[in-house]
Amino acid sequence: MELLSWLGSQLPSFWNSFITFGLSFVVYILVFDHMKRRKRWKNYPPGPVSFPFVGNLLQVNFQCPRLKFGKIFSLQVGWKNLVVLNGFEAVKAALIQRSEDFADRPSFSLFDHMGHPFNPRFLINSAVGNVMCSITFGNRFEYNNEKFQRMLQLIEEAFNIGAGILSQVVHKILIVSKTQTSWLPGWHKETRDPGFTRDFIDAFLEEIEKAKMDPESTFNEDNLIFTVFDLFGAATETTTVTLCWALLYMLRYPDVQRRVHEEIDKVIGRDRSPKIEDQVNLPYTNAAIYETQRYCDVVFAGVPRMTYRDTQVQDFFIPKGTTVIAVLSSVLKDETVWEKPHEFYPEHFLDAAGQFVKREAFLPFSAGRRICLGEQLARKELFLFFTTLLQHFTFHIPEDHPRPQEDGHYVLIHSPDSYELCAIPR
Ligand code: HEM
Repeated sequence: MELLSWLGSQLPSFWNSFITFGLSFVVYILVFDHMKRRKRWKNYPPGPVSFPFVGNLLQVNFQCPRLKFGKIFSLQVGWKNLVVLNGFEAVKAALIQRSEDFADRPSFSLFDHMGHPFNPRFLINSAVGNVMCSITFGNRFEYNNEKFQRMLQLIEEAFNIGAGILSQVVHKILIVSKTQTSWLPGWHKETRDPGFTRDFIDAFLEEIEKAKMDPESTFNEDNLIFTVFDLFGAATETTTVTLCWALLYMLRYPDVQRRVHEEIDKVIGRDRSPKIEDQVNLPYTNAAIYETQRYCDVVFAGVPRMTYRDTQVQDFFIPKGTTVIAVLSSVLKDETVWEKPHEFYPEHFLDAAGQFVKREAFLPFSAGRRICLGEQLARKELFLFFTTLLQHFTFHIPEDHPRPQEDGHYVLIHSPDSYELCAIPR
C-alpha cells in the first residue's frame, strides 16, 4: 500500500520527466541525425528532415517526388539511406557515366521473402504449363490467369484421382469446346495464315486440310482436341512432378546441391543464363538430374501397351491383343543393374574420371516404338529449369519443418507429398 501511495504522489513528476525525455529524443533524432548525415558525407544530396523510425515515408509522394525535392535528392526510409535520381541527365550521369559504381544491388524485402517457406509446385507447374501453351496455342499465360490455372488444376486432379477421371475430364472438355462455339480450333481457324505455322494447332489444321479427300484420315477436329489434351496431360504433370522431386532431393542432400552449385559457378558463372549446349560440360549436374529421374520413378508402372500380333518374350508366348504393362520402376531400381538402387546416388551416371555416362537401364521414358513422344522436350526442360534455379538459389528446409519424405504417393504417377522450401538468392 505504501508503495502505491508513494507512486501516486510521484506520478505528475514522473510524466513530466518522461515527456521531456521523449521530446529531447525526437529533437535529437530529427536535428542531429540529419546534421550527422550531412556532415559525414560532404555534398551528400540534400533532402527533407526525416522522422525517427519512418524516415521520410510520410512526407513523400513517391509517384511525383521530383517537383518537390529536385533532380537528385536524398531520403531516409526507415533507417536506410536512399538517393533518388530524377530525369535523363541525372540517370545518365549515374548509370551510364559511372556504370560500375552503380552496379550492386541492395537487399529488399522482396528478396527477403524468398527466404520464407513456400511450396514450389505452383510456380514450377505454371512455368512448365506455359511451355506447352507456347508450343500448342502459340501463347503463354500470366500465372494469375484463371482459365490457365483451372486447366492445370484439372490435369493435376485427373492424375491424382486416377485414370477413370482422366477420360471423363477429356470428355467434358471435348463437349464444352464443341458447344462453346468450338473455342479450341475456332480462333485458330479464323486467324490462320496458311503460309505461316504458328504452333501445333496450326500444323494440325494444315494436315486436316491436306487430308480432306481421305475418308480414312485420322486428322479431324475431334482428334485435334483429344491430341491437345493428351499432350497437356502427358507433358505437364510428369515434368512438374520430376522438378518437384529434384528440389526435394536438393533439400535432403545438401552435399549434392553444393557440388551442383560449384559446377554451375565454374562452367556457366552467374552472368548468363544456362543453355542446352552447356549440358556436355556439366557432368555432375546432368548426373543429378538423371539420378532424380531414376530415383523418383515418376511413371512407375509405365503406360499400358497391347500386343500388335502374336509374339514371344524370352520363353513365353504372348498372343495378339494382350495388354502389357512394363513396370519401369523395376528397371530403374533393378538390383542386378544399379550399384545403389534404393539410394539417391548421382554417381550412378559418372565414370571414375567424373565424366557423364549413359546407362542402358535408364528408361524413365520407356523404350521402343511407343517411347515417350516428349522425351527430347522433357530433357531440355528438366536441364534448363533445374540448372537455372540452382544457378540463382540455394534451397533449404525451412526452420521447424520436418525433412521432406522420399516416399510420396502413387496414383497414376509417383508424386512427392506437399512440402515447403526456402529459396535464398545466391
Ligand atoms: C519427365 C517427363 C516425362 C516422363 C517421365 C514421361 C514418361 C512417359 C512414359 C513412360 C510414357 C509411356 C511410353 C510407353 O508406353 O512406352 C510416355 C508417353 C507419352 N509421353 Fe511422356 N513423359 C514425360 C514428358 C513428356 C512431355 C514433355 C510430353 C509432350 C511433349 C510427353 C508426351 C508423351 C506422349 C504423347 C506419350 C504417348 C506416346 C504414345 O502413345 O505413343 N511426355 N511418357
